[in-house]
Amino acid sequence: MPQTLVVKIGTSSLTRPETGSLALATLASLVEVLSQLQRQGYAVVLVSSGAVGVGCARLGLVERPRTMSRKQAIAAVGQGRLMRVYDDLFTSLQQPIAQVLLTRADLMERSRYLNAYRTFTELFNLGVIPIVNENDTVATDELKFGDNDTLSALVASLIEADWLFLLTDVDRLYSADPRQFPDAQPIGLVNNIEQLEQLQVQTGDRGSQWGTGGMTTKITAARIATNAGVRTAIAEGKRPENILKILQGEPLGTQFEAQPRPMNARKRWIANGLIPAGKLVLDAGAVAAICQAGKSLLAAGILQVSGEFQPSDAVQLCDPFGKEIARGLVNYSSTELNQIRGHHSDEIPAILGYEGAETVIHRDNLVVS
Ligand SMILES: Nc1ncnc2c1ncn2[C@@H]1O[C@H](COP(=O)(O)OP(=O)(O)O)[C@@H](O)[C@H]1O
Ligand SMILES: N[C@@H](CCC(=O)OP(=O)(O)O)C(=O)O
Repeated sequence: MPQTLVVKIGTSSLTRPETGSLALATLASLVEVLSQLQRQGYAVVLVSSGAVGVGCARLGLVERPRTMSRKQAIAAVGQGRLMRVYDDLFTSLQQPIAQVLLTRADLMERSRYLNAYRTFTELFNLGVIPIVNENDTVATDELKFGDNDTLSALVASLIEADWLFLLTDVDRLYSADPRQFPDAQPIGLVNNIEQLEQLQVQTGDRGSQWGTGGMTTKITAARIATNAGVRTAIAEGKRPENILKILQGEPLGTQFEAQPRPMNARKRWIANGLIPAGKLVLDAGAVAAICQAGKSLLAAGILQVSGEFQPSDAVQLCDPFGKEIARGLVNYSSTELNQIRGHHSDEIPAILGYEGAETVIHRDNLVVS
């Protein structure tokens, strides 16, 4: 089986911060490395940011736009130019590429999610490198990936990739932002994301002038990807050749081990593809039943229901302190759950006036965090 790689490059590596113009040398070596990997038999996806940054440079704007409509208009200017540059560079190495623009909504509907999977598979069969970005011009606030780190992790999970490389303008993750704290300690290997909490890694809430999300979204991405069985690396965008070295086993960048028992495809879709429409707060007994005993959720263990949702919608399940412990697809609407929460299953027909489902969320539709 050929290995599948997803490589994400951020705006801060693609453009020069001083002028906003394209970092052509970086782009050229990235294109060379990815073409080489494709020739070696890897299936390669490039997730490229830069539409907004390149659009700004084209229009002579020196600051990232703040309003959504302005960003969307500028992304429409930049995306075409970005693809043109990629096509010129990849064409000089006889490597065909494709543009794949996705919105959050594309992954929420199972049929569209599966269709996206089939399109990627066909592109690999054709020897094409798909170049993915968020479809910024039509995405809405509620249905945005928001950052390409998360998008790249969801793509890696969708296509069951072996590796996700997050290329950025620092060489790895540090215990704190190395720009603000020069003494921050480099982190080489992360066996389990929970380790980062123990190490008290600080990621701030934003990155460089043009980037979105900084390290916080890269760690979220690493969590999604590693839970899906995808090994993840944060590495330096200026040195794309490091991808080859990491694949050969060199300990460069920050590498996150994949979880040993990744979720199956449908559970990955429930956990990552869907946006929860509500929240159920559970008592300690229900939390233990779900997390430790692998049981289904019953109405008796629900303390609180928030949000408005219908049967088959996705909801978050939280412990009594509000920490998310699982996600799942409900069998009841929020109105019904508000009536039956805290009650035993045999009381449900009398409360609702009809025979409801046996469980609130069946364990096959539950994904523990
Ligand atoms: N703990 C940390 N380790 C490394 N970098 C960090 C950390 N916390 C914040 N950062 C910042 O995150 C930035 C990269 O994020 P971002 O600008 O969003 O990049 P990209 O455009 O590649 O997505 C770095 O320039 C760095 O200043
Ligand atoms: N879709 C946006 C990318 C948003 C984003 O995540 O940017 P970055 O933090 O630079 O990876 C664009 O193409 O400008």
